[in-house]
Amino acid sequence: MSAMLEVRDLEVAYGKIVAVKKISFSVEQGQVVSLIGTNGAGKTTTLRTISGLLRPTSGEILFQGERIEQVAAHDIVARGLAHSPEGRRIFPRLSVEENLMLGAFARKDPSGVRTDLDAAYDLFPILGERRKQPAGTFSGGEQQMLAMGRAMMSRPKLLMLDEPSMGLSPIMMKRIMSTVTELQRQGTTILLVEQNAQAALKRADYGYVLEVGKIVLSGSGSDLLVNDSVRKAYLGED
Ligand SMILES: Nc1ncnc2c1ncn2[C@@H]1O[C@H](COP(=O)(O)OP(=O)(O)OP(=O)(O)O)[C@@H](O)[C@H]1O
Repeated sequence: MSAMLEVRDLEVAYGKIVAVKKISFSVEQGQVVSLIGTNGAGKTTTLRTISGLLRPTSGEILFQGERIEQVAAHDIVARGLAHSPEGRRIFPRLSVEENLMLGAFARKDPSGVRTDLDAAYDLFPILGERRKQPAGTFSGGEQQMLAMGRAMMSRPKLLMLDEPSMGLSPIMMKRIMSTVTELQRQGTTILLVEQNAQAALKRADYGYVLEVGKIVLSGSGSDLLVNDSVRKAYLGED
């Protein structure tokens, strides 16, 4: 069986700056795969390229066996690949429900939107309680819930999360990360990008370490967590 997502020799540049240097990795159906790395390693660039927001200079991206590296971003969402972006990008003046509805825009068949709103409110009850409230009044953690809920509104097969733990309190981070496990249990495949290696690897079936645009290490989440160089570089241990 082929992987749900396969990235082959992907290279992405901003003018002369090559941010992603021929990386290859894959995500199997049902897995949580983590891509970890420090600031500027190329994580966001990789996700934006998979989403169709950036075009690679070379390489291939296959989603469910089909090439997508030249497919329009809205079409990629419609095929079942959703992206919860870095910084959340929610619309502060719109209500929670209006923000969630924006996640359903690529839907060819609008029936079922109500069911999906209810599923988002089940996942994050606070969103349901405050469905009419402007999203700009939310805390960082609540905005992260909204960003994840919005991405789930397109009923993705694969959900890509860009640094969901960024700026969150430990307790809120735990809440967000346990939702990752819950979404996996419900059948969603997840590609999780994180600077927080500990949180991301703990939940990952498999992980890749990205350094200045290159994958330098890969392995099961549990193997990477005990790997010496990961512990030194990402977990702050001597
Ligand atoms: N719009 C841009 N124009 C030029 N260079 C960029 C642009 N966006 C990112 N870069 C550069 O590309 C490299 C990779 O950046 P990227 O944002 O993908 O890294 P990252 O691993 O996601 O880091 P962060 O966690 O800080 O977002 C960095 O050197 C960055 O400065």
